[in-house]
Amino acid sequence: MILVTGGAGYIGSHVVKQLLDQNIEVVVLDNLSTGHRQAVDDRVVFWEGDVKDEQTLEQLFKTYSIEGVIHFASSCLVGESVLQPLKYYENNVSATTILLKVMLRQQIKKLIFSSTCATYGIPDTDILHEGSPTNPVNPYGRSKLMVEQILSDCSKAYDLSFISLRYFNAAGAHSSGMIGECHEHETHLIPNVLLHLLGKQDKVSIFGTDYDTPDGTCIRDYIHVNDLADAHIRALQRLLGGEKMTAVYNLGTGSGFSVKEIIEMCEQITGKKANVVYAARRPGDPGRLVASYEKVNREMGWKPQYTLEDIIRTAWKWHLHHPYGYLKEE
Ligand SMILES: NC(=O)c1ccc[n+]([C@@H]2O[C@H](COP(=O)([O-])OP(=O)(O)OC[C@H]3O[C@@H](n4cnc5c(N)ncnc54)[C@H](O)[C@@H]3O)[C@@H](O)[C@H]2O)c1
Ligand SMILES: O=c1ccn([C@@H]2O[C@H](COP(=O)(O)OP(=O)(O)O[C@H]3O[C@H](CO)[C@H](O)[C@H](O)[C@H]3O)[C@@H](O)[C@H]2O)c(=O)[nH]1
Repeated sequence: MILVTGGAGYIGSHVVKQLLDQNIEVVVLDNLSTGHRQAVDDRVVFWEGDVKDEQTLEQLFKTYSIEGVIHFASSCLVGESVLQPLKYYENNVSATTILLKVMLRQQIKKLIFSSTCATYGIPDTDILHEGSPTNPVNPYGRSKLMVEQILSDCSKAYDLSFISLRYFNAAGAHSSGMIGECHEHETHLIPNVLLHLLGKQDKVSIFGTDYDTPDGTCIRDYIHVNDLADAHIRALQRLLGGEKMTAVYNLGTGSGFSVKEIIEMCEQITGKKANVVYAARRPGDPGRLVASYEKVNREMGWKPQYTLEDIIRTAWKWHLHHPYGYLKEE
């Protein structure tokens, strides 16, 4: 059985579905701070609780025979992390040290960690490799880099194997349209544009038009959440199947799109025109983040299967069918 922390969240719920489709048994631990009970597949055992709660973790590891942990649970908004850094150091760094402590006490030695391209900071190259310098420019990115360093130290001191996956911008939804991205205060670009085009918000803001990019708006590497899920399955197979190991991989597509390009593609796919407003830069945002996925392709045979168009089409299907997400209609 695999423990998935944060399995009621956006990425976690999609990975859980793929794990179940591969006949892997799953227990989800989630405090529902930003996740949703309805996002969790009926086939899993669900524990409502906090990763910071040592007793809950002890109880969980004693109740189930856990072979490994996929650790999604965290706070994950760049802008919020600038305003509330302690929340990030507590929920991302301290929580993970508690999880590691209990895991190692219970002889559970395999972990997949959700890291981020925010660990790189402001790159001086167009494409980021795992060996590119890591100089995060916001507390969120710093908290994730600290965890990677803690994992590295722990793997040297104890019998811990881990794979840290640095996701670029997760987007899109399950092809069924039954699960997707739903945050109470949505900050992510693609859902914000689509919710606006659906009539749920009166405008979409572009944060910053003076970046050093061809159209002045930020460039990101958007990766379909099902492609992320596929990478987790491969990472788990490697961790469970092999010798002690540690690895860090980028998960992105190698292609970057600007905020303006994303809005245009959303307009094309939905056939609707956006009311765009130009706003100031958002604190902590680097201008351009695009991945090389050469390492994960070479070592795990992974490559992205979904295009940007697939991402926006699947996200649009989710929002059309669930205009209020998992929340009750008002
Ligand atoms: N969304 C992205 O583009 C992106 C990019 C890079 C990395 N990540 C990382 O991927 C992971 C998942 O992100 P997401 O977009 O699905 O976010 P999300 O907010 O939808 O999911 C996070 C889940 O963790 C739960 N959670 C948070 N703190 C918890 C705690 N202390 N105990 C138990 N449960 C807790 C939340 O309730 C939620 O269900 C995060 O670690 C995030 O940093 C996300
Ligand atoms: O309404 C919006 C929302 C976003 N943006 C811009 O669109 C780009 C993408 O923003 P998102 O909020 O969608 O994504 P981020 O790049 O800020 O963050 C994502 O990638 C980060 C790594 O940089 C973290 O991992 C984080 O968890 C994940 O949400 C940014 O330039 C942002 O300023 C807008 O212009 N308008």
